[in-house]
Amino acid sequence: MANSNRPTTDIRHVYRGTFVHSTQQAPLQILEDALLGVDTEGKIAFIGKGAELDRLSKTFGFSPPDITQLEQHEFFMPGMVDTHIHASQYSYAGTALDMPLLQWLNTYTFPVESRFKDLGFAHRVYTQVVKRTLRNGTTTACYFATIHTDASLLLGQIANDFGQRALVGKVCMDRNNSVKHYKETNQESQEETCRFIAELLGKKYPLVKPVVTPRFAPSCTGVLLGQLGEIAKNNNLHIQSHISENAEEVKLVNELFPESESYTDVYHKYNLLTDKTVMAHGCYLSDEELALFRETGASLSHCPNSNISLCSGVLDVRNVLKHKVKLGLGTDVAGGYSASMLDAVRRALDSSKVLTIQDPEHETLSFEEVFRLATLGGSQALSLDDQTGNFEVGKDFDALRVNVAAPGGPIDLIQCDGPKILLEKFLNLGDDRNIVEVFVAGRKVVPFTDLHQIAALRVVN
Ligand SMILES: O=c1[nH]c(=O)c2nc[nH]c2[nH]1
Ligand SMILES: [Zn+2]
Repeated sequence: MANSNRPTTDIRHVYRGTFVHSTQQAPLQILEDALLGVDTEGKIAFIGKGAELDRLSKTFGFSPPDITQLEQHEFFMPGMVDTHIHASQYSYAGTALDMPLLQWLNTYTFPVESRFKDLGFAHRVYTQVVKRTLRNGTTTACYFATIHTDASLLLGQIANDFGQRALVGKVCMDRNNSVKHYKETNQESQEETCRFIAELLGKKYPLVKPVVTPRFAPSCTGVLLGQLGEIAKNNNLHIQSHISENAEEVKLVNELFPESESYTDVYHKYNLLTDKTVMAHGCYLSDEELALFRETGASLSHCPNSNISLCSGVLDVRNVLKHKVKLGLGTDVAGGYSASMLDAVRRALDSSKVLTIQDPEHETLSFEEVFRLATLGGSQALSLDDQTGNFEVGKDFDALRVNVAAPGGPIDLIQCDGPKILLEKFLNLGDDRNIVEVFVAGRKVVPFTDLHQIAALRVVN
C-alpha cells in the first residue's frame, strides 16, 4: 500500500474503509481498512493503513472524529472514464439500431444532430446526458457535440456546472453528400473550431477542455484534416475521431484517400495521431496500424455496445493490449444504447467471450482487466492519468462510493462476501442505485444539490 506523504495544503476530508483501484502493475488492488485524505484542492494527500491513524493524523493535522467511515458492503472505487460518447445522440439512445453504420448516420444521426442549432433543445439534451452519466459513475467524459459552436460551448458550461471532468468536441465535417444541410464549408469548420477553442479556454473551467474533433475521415476533406492537425498542434490540444469501425467504412476510406496506405495512415499524414489522440473503435486495424498507434502514442476507445448494436465488428482487445496501445472504454451513445459505463464493462466482457467461443485459444479478458480499462485505462487513453484514474497520491480525488447492498438496489447479498466478490457483483449486477456518492476533484457532485440545479437552469447568453 502506498503511504507516501506529499507536501500539502490543509486536509478537507478523510475517508476510512475499503478502496479498490488499478495500478500499472495490477489490474486490481484492494486496500482494506485504508485511510485516504483529500486536501483543500481536491487532491489525494495520503493513502495509508487504518493502523497508521495516529501517525497520519499528526502528520496531516486532522482529528479522528473528522473521519468518514464507510459502512459494511461499501467501498470506494475510482470514477469511471467514458472515452467516447456523443452527447448530442442521447435523445435517441435505446432506439434506431436496425442499420449498419453508414446508413445509420444518414437516416438517424445527421437529422437529429442538425437540431442542435436550437439552443433550447441542446440545453435539454445536454443537461440530461451530463446528469445521467454522472449518476452512473462517469466522472470523466470525452464528448462529441455537433457542428454547432454555441451548442458545443453550452455542453462545456453544463459539464462545468455539474462538476464533471470533460473533454468537449465541436464536430467538424465539410463533406456530407446525403444530408446536405448538416455540414460546414471548409472555412466555416476551421474558423468555428478556432472560435470554439478560444471561447471554451477563455471560460477557464477547471475540469473542462476542448478537443479537436474531425468526425471521421469520410466526412472530412484532406484539406480540413490538415487544418485540424495544425490547430491541435498549435494549441497542444486533444484530438478525437473514429477509425476502422465497420468494413464498408474502411473500404470507403480506401476509395476517398487512395494515396494513403491505410485508414490509420490517413490520420497520420495529417498529423492527427499524437499522444493526446483518442480514436473510437479500431475493429479492423491491422498489426501494422496498431504499431503506428503505439509509435505515436495515440489511443483507442473500445465501444463494445455500439460495435454489437450496429453489427460493426468485434475488437480484439487482447491484441490491442499486446501491441501496448493505450486503451479505454466508451459507451458511444447512441450507436451504443446505454450511457452507463457499467454496461460498457459488461459488453466488453461479453465481446471477449465471443472471441473465445470463436477461438478457444483466445485469452478471455478478466473482470479485473476490464475494471482497469474503465478507470485507469480510460485516463491513460485520454492522457489524463496524471490527474485521475486511480487513488495515487497527488491525483484528484475522482471516486464512487459504492454500496453493494443499497436498500432497494438490484443486488441481493446472500453470504458474507469479501471485497473482490463485492466488486465483481457490482460490475456485473449493479446500477446507479448502488452509486451512493460521486466525487470529482474532491467535490461531491452526486447526489445533486440545489446549487447544481440552479446553475443548470441558467440560460446561455
Ligand atoms: O459510432 C459512430 N457514431 C457516429 O456518430 C459516427 N460518426 C462517424 N462514425 C461514427 N461512428
Ligand atoms: Zn462514436
